[in-house]
Amino acid sequence: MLMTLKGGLIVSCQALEDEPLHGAQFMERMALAAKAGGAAGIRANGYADIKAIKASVDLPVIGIHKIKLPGYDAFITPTKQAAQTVYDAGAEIIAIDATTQSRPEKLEELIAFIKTTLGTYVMADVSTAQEGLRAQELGCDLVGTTLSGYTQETADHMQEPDFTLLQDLVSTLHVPVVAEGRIHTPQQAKQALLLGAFCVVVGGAITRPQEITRRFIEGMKT
Ligand SMILES: CC(=O)N[C@H](C=O)[C@@H](O)[C@H](O)[C@H](O)COP(=O)(O)O
Repeated sequence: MLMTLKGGLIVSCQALEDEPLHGAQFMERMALAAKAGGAAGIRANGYADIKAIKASVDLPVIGIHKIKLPGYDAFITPTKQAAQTVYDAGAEIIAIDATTQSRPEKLEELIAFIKTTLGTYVMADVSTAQEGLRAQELGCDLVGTTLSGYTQETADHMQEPDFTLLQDLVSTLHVPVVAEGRIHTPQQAKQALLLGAFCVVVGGAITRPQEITRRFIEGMKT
């Protein structure tokens, strides 16, 4: 199944509670539109969205469950229960925060649970090359640049994709590396593939109209 994603575009269809398009019916439509445009896969958040997408869109899903637990920074599928929810909704790949941020459960236990108990693929969302290496050692099937720019260690208000991290991961790891985060143009997506990315995840530039509008407004300023 992973090979169907090779060289492809995965469209992240996400709208959190405070976003105008929040709701499974909207994310299911976004995913259908992504499929019509040729997407190889979908990334989606939460039981309701994943379930609705799996019911009508015949594409592999990278599922996550974002939860902010008091006292911990890791928020992308940080617990076994969250992973179970993503699995129950039908996602084929479960993505987790695999950074060194504070977490409620040990990373190795979470990965072992997904791989052994659930018996499915794990994608590690990381922010540094060291985190990627550890995730690979712990048995993750894919490593993504997803969290570069979103941890205390890497928060530097980057506007561009982190191609340096992508290259570092590609040159050190043997598992497939996913380019994800702030990829806003087809040219950047192509560049990510040329740099060795296994596939490319694009979210906001396709599925968050408020972000797209904002970028136009910024671009129109004199
Ligand atoms: C940091 C974080 O929470 N990232 C999330 C991970 O699932 C999503 O909100 C992003 O939309 C996704 O990673 C795709 O990135 P972009 O929207 O930049 O193309």
